[in-house]
Amino acid sequence: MKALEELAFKLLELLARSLNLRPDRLHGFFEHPTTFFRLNHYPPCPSPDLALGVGRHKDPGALTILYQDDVGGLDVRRRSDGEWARVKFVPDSFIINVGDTMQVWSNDRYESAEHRVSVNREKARFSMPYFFNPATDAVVEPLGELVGEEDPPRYSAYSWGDFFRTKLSGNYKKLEVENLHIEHFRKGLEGA
Ligand SMILES: O=C(O)CCC(=O)C(=O)O
Ligand SMILES: [Fe+2]
Repeated sequence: MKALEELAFKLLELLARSLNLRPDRLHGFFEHPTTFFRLNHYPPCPSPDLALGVGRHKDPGALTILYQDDVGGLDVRRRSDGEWARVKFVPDSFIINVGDTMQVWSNDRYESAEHRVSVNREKARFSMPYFFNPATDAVVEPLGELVGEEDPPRYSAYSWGDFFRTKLSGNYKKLEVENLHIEHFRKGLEGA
């Protein structure tokens, strides 16, 4: 767990640098993080066309470090054509997923990737996501350094704690439905 945390902070630093921010600019949001680790087991399914392991969603936090086994089933929505693309298994590697919080901090320079998990008839699948999430009292909004007259903030500030609680109660429905996501905080769409 310590190694995952170190990797998460390293990635956070690289993301900050890529946005021309101080390397430790985002660290303060993670002093009492709501980070958690989950072990997922997807048993074989007799009707894989009729079911999903996890319905379509975006991870709400800052970033996700995911280990998946060689069975496969993680699909990511391709931006170019909106089709679901299977994420290939690469031995000894992690999949890094940018979450909603990073999208808002970066004022849309980074985009949270929509994904889902398909199931199959033959093999059970295991995966292990580590969700690197800010503190409950963190207020999430586009970072001051990344907005200006030319590029006004695209989201209203919201409480990570409230957002996360709502997410946890409604997310991971095994249905092709949209859940609460940051688009609800996009400016001009409040209350829509
Ligand atoms: O099992 C996977 O590969 C991903 C699971 C997932 O997207 C999630 O738990 O948020
Ligand atoms: Fe996910």
